[in-house]
Amino acid sequence: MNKQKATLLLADGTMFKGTLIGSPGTNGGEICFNTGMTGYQEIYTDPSYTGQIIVSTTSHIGNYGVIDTEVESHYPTIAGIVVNSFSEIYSRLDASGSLQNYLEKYNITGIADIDTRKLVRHIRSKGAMNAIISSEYEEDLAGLKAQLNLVPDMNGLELSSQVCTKEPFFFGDEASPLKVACLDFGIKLNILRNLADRGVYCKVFPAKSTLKELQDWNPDGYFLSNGPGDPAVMGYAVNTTKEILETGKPVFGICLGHQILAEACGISTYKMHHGHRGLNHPIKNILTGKSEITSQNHGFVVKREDVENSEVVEMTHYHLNDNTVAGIKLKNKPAFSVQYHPESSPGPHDSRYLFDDFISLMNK
Ligand SMILES: NC(=O)CC[C@H](N)C(=O)O
Repeated sequence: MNKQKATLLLADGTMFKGTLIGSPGTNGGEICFNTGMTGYQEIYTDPSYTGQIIVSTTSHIGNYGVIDTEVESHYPTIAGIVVNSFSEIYSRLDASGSLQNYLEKYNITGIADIDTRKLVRHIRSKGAMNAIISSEYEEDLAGLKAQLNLVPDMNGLELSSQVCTKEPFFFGDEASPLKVACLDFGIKLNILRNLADRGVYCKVFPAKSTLKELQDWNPDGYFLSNGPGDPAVMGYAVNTTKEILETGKPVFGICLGHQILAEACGISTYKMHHGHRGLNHPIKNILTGKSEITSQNHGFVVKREDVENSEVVEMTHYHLNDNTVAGIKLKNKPAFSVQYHPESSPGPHDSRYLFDDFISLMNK
């Protein structure tokens, strides 16, 4: 076990001392916490976390190693991890290796032996803020602060065009009955797996693709993906989505894709106090009256008042903890979206029916 020391400094001056895990170095991002009890590899490879330092509230991380296929993108783009108890020893016989080696391979710096309960309570009361993890600036507070000042503010940050695919690619079986054009803002692979499993051949396009590029493939529907950053500064995606809606073809959006669909309908988004990230977030489905336990990862949300006053969209789901909007549908078009993650990798499978709903809309 690497016993080198590391420091975690938050933008409000709060400091934690711990042990280096992963790659030695200095890296900053917005600090956020995920309350999931499992699924660290899927969480670390979810592109929506780009530019964020993830604190896990579950106390043991690394203990089941990593498996090359249990990823949500090709490699992690997170800014760092904070854990309580880190293990280089792993239990699964079929693991490809240790989390320590995985973090080193992708140059991720993390910190262990942190009182994550205290840290999470702090973030929950003070709100989302930038932070830095360093194994280099141990005794040099001024140096650490200078590095922290270089970390961009998540508010107003566009990241999708950096993390999305550079060239279109295909996913699924070409002989499938349906074709979906997916706009990649930082797409999670389990979304593509869920679509492909339901008989959809997907073509994944870079975030800044034009409607013409999507339409040339003649898809049966359009998918707007999850992704990192602030939806309010993604005018290019909002404009393409407005054009997509004009085609009249079915549209489904998840998380960032939901926020962009809302923006395209004149609904505004805002940054939450500290967001929702975990695997047991309760949602009420207004259309069925049923509740769902969902996987979530978002720091922005659409404005409920705008949705309630809208002539274009209606609310279909809301979060039972804080009543924020969790789903919308258009009143006069076959388009809908959710703030949470029905593909849930990791997480419960309660909301997988949303993929079936999308298929039904395309089959109509
Ligand atoms: N998972 C996502 O798509 C996240 C969307 C957006 N970046 C947010 O934090 O709210």
